Amino acid sequence: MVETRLIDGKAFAERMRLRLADEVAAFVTDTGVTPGLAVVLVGEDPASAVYVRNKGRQTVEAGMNSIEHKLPATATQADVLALVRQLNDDPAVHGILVQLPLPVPIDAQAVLATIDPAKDVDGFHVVNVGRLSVGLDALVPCTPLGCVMLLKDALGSLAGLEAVVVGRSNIVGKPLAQLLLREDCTVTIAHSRTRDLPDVCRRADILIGAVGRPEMIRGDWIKPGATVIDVGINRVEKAGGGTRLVGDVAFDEAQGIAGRITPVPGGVGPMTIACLLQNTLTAARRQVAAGG
Ligand SMILES: Nc1nc(=O)c2c([nH]1)NC[C@@H]1CN(c3ccc(C(=O)N[C@@H](CCC(=O)O)C(=O)O)cc3)C=[N+]21
Repeated sequence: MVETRLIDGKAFAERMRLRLADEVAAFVTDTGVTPGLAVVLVGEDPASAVYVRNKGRQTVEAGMNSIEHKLPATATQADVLALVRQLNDDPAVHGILVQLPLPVPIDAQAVLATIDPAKDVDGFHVVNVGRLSVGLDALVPCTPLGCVMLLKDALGSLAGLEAVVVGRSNIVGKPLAQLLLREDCTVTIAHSRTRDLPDVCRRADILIGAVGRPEMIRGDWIKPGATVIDVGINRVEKAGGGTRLVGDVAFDEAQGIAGRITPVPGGVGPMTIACLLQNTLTAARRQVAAGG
């Protein structure tokens, strides 16, 4: 039986946002430029609307401008592309985030490919994906960046550790594997077709749940003492009515086995937004330095 310690992403993200607010204030004083983040939301998905509101509030609290564009669910691909091009050309906009998933008829890859890579604060454009994978300066996807920050804060050097990432999405799994590789971890990406998934997970010093399946990763898949980062945010029915949020890891089962674990909520989610704000400041710095 090990004592399982909580990794408090919410508190870490709060400290990060305070520090960013100081950096933004200094940047505004130095350059006369206020960083601006544009968020594009297509359609009415209520969960997406909540995230967009939180992002907007925290952007303003950090001293940056928040520009929100809401398009109806009936918007066409041409409408979305036209808006992205307008934001690319707007010097007051330093970061552009198009909330995913997009309504089905819209080709998300075509939208992402239209975002100016210098303003791509999600790090989803193939130019940023490629730059990350070859080790050049890139805008790095926010959720993976937040995970690695929490890991380094908890563990110090990650060099030589076995990391197993469960999930191979372009948004989390793949970029997180790249970042862990950059930290000299031995990285395995596991997914729905992985054989003996519980055994693969049991190798992990660092186990990441990023599949979006509620409590799929069980307590006995965790090596005693391992550090567990739970990226999943799944809304499930509560016994007796209502809903609650759970991660991809069976949190209660992990107690007494994991060395450390992130809770849901209050773990990775708040770090995603803090990293988005950091990327927006980074993008603004680079654009101002490039004279644009
Ligand atoms: N282009 C794009 N970039 C994104 O980064 C992106 C996206 N699309 N689409 C939707 C997902 C989801 N997402 C979250 C961010 C923060 C929390 C967050 O702060 N969660 C809190 C509160 C959760 C709650 O109470 O609802 C927590 O986990 O503690 C959650 C989810 C960013 N996303």
